Amino acid sequence: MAAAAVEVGERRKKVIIDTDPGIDDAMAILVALRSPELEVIGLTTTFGNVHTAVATRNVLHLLEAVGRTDIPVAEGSHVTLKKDSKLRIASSCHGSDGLGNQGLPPATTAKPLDQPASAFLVEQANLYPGQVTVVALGPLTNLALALELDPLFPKKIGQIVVLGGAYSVNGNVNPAAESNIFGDPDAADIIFTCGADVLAVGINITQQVILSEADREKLEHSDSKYARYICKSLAHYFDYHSQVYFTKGVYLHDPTALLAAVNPSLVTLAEGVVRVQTAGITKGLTLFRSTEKWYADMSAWSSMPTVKVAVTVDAPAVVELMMQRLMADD
Ligand SMILES: O=c1[nH]cnc2c1ncn2[C@@H]1O[C@H](CO)[C@@H](O)[C@H]1O
Repeated sequence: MAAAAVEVGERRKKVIIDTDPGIDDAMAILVALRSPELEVIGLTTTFGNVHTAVATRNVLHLLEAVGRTDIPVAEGSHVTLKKDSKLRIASSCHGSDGLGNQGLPPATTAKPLDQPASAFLVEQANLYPGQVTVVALGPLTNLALALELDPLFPKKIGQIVVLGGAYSVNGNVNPAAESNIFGDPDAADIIFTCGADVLAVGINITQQVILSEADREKLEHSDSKYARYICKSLAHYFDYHSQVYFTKGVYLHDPTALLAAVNPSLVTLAEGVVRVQTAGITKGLTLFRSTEKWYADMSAWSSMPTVKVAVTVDAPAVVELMMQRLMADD
C-alpha cells in the first residue's frame, strides 16, 4: 500500500466522477470507493459506453450493491454540446447494458437528484472552491455545460482529470480518435482550452496498463464484494479485447485515470496546449503542442492555456494498486 497510503489526518481529496459505465468505469468507481485518499462527493452520468439513462441506472445499481447510496448521483446530458442525439455508443465493447450483458435489474430504491449534472458540478465547485477534482471518464459534455452555466467554473474547480485522447498514437474509434473525445469533440476542445487545471490521461498511457488473466483469477477468488461485482462483467470485456486487439488481457483505461488522481506520481507529465479536431475525417483527434519548439505562425495553438498530458506510467504499480483496492477486506 506504501505509495498511495493516506497520511493519518490528511484531508481527503473531494472527487466527482463523471462517468458512462461501462465495465472499466465501474472498476474505476469501485476503486475510488476503496481509496482512503478520496472522498467521493458525487457521481455524474454521461453517454459514451452507453446512453446516459443506462449510465445512471448502472451507477445507481453499483452504489446499491456496495451499500453506498449516500453518494449523490446527478444525471447528465443525453445529447452532445451541439445537441446532436446521434451518438456513438460503444456497446460492442461493454455490452448493450454497459456491464457485459448481465441483465441486471434496476436499483430498487436509489434515485438520481433532480438537479442535472452540470448544475451539480457548478454547485459543488462553488461550495468548495479549488478543492474539487472531477475525474471525467466519458465525453466532456457535462463539463462544457457547467462552463456555459458559470464562466468562472474553470477557476473554481480544483482539477479536471480527463480520461481521453490519443497522444501520438492511433485512436480506438478510428486511427484518429479516442472514444471519449470522439463522443463530443466540441466539448473536449472547450475544456482543454478553458484555463482549468486539466490533466489528460490518454490511451497512449492506458493501453500500457493491462489486467491479465492471472489478475482476473485473483479477483475471482477474492471475497471482497467490490471484486465480486466487477468480475461479473469481465468476461465480456476480455472477449472484446481478444476480438479487436488480439490480446489476452484488457486495458485499464478508467482505473488508470482515477489512480492518477489518487497518486499523481504514477504518471509523468508534459505540459502544452491541446486542441481537438471537431470535424472531418480526423474528427476527435487530440493534438498536443509541447512547449519545446517555437513556431513563427501557429494561431490555433498560440496564447492558449496549457494542460498537463501524461507521457509515461508505472503500469505494474497501477495494476497492483487497483488489485489491492478491489480485494481489500470490507
Ligand atoms: O475499442 C474501443 N472502442 C470504443 N471505446 C472503447 C474501446 N475500448 C475502450 N473503450 C472505452 O472508451 C474509453 C477509452 O477510450 C474507456 O472508457 C473504454 O471503456
